[in-house]
Amino acid sequence: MPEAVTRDGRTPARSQELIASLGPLLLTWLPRQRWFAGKGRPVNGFTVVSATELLPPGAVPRLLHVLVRAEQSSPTGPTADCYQLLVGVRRTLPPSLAPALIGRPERGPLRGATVYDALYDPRLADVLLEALRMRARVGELRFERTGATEIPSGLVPRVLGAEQSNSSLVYGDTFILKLFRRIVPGTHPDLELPLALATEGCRRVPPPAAWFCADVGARGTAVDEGTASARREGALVLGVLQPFLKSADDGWELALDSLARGGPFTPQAHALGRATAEVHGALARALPPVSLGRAQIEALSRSMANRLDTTARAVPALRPYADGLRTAFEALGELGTGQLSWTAQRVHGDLHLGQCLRAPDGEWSLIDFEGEPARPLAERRLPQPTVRDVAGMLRSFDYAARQYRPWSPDWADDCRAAYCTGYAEVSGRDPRHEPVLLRAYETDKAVYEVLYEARHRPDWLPVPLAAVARLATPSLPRP
Ligand SMILES: Nc1ncnc2c1ncn2[C@@H]1O[C@H](COP(=O)(O)OP(=O)(O)O)[C@@H](O)[C@H]1O
Ligand SMILES: O=P(O)(O)O[C@H]1O[C@H](CO)[C@@H](O[C@H]2O[C@H](CO)[C@@H](O)[C@H](O)[C@H]2O)[C@H](O)[C@H]1O
Repeated sequence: MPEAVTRDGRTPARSQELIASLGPLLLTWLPRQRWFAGKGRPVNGFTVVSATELLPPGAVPRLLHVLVRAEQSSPTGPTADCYQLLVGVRRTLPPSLAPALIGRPERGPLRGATVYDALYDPRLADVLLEALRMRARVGELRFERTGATEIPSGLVPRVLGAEQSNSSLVYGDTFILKLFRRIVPGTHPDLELPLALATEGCRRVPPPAAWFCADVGARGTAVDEGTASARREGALVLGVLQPFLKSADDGWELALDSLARGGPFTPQAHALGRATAEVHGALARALPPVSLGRAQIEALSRSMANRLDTTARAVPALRPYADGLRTAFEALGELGTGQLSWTAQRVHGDLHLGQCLRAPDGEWSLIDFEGEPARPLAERRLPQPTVRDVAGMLRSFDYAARQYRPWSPDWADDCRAAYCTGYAEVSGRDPRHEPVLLRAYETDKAVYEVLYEARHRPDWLPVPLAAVARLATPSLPRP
C-alpha cells in the first residue's frame, strides 16, 4: 500500500491526495455519524487540514489521524467545519470490525485498501493510550499527561455505546478518552475547566489525566480561518483522558427509573442542586467572576432574541410561539434598565441530567464542560450568570417527565423545587429569586433544544416544543 503521508506529517501536498481516496467515501459516511454537526445540508467537498501516520512504516493495520474540513452550503453562505477522524487501513476487515467500515477507496493513495473507524479496533485504540502514556510527539500531534495519575499500559479498550456529540473510548473500566469530533480552535473548555477545578481541589469533576492536541499552524499550512486562529491561540485540543467512574449511574437513567417505578427523585435532585452549587463555587474561586453591567444584560437579551429568530427560520414549528417567547427576552432587557450589575462567572454551559453521574454513595459528579457544541467556542467561554446552568437542569427534569404517559408535571415540579433548595443551601442564592433571568435562560435553552432536536433527533422535537408552548404563554402552568 503506498504511503499517504509520512510519519513526521511534513508532506502536506501528499496529505491532500488522501482526499482522492477518502473524499468519496466520507460524502456518505460522515453525514450518517451521530456527531456530524452539519446535518441536513449537503457536503460539497473536503480538504485535509492535517494527516498523520501514527504507526511506523510497514505497520499493519495502519492508523491515520486525519483532520478534515467538510465544506457545506448554508442559507448564510459557505461553512467549513473541521472533524477529527481516526482511520484504520487494512487490506480486508475481520467480521468483528464490519460495523466500523468506512469503505473501499477506488482512487488515490489508499486505492485497493479497506478503511474503517479505528476506534473500534482494539489494537489501534491501544496506540492512542500508549501515545498518551509516553507523552508522544508524532508529526503535529502532541500527547500530554499530568504526573498526578499513573496510566498503566495494556488496558483493554472499548467504544462507549452512548448517544454522544463526540466519541469516547473506555480503557479497562479505568479511564475514559473523549475524542472531540468537531474541532474548533482555541482553549477548549472541556479541558480548561476540569483542569482548573482539579487545581482548586474540587472532587465533583473527574480530573484530566492526559490529553492530546494538534499544532496545526506550526508548519505554516494555514488552510482556513480556523487553522490561522489556532496558530494565534495555540493548539487544537483533540481529546481528553480522565478517570472512568465505573460504578456511577447517569442522572438521566436514574430519573427515568424513578419515573418508571413511581419512586421519588427529590432527594437526588436536592443533592444535585448542592453539587452544582459546589462546582459553581469552585469555578468562581479558580476563574474569578466579573460584573455584567446594564449594556451587557441588554446584549444578552438581544443575543437570545437573535437565536430565537435564527431557530424560527430553521424550524417552522417554532414560528407560532416566537412572539410569546420574545417577551421573556424583552423582560430581561428591561431588567437591564433597573439593576446596576449582575455577577457572571464561568459555568458548565450545557448542564443536564445526562452530564451528572451518581456514585453508589449518593455523591454526584459533573462531566462534559464543553458547553453547547453548536455555539462558537469564544461564546461558550464567556462568564455568565450561574442561573444558566440551573435553567439547563430544570429543563432536563421536564425532559425526563415527558418520557412517560401520562405526563407527570408534579414529578418535574418537585424536582425543580428540591434542586433549587439544594442549590440555595450551598450557594446562599436561590435561583427562584431571579425569576426574570431564570425564565429568559429556560426559554433560551428550550429554543436551543428545538434546533438540537430538529437536527439530531426529530422524533424528540415535541418535547422542547411542549415547553415552548407554555413558556410562550406564562399565564399557563409552567412547562
Ligand atoms: N468520567 C466518566 N466516568 C463514567 N462515565 C463517563 C465519564 N465521562 C463520560 N462518561 C459517559 O460518557 C457519556 C458521554 O460523555 P460526554 O462527556 O457527555 O460526551 P459528549 O460531549 O460526546 O456527549 C456520558 O453520558 C457518560 O455516560
Ligand atoms: O450531552 P451532549 O453534550 O451531547 O448534549 C447534547 O445532547 C443532549 C442529548 O443527548 C441534549 O440534551 C437534551 O436531551 C436530554 C435528554 O436526552 C435532556 O436531559 C436535556 O435536558 C436536553 O437539553 C443537549 O441539549 C445537547 O447539547
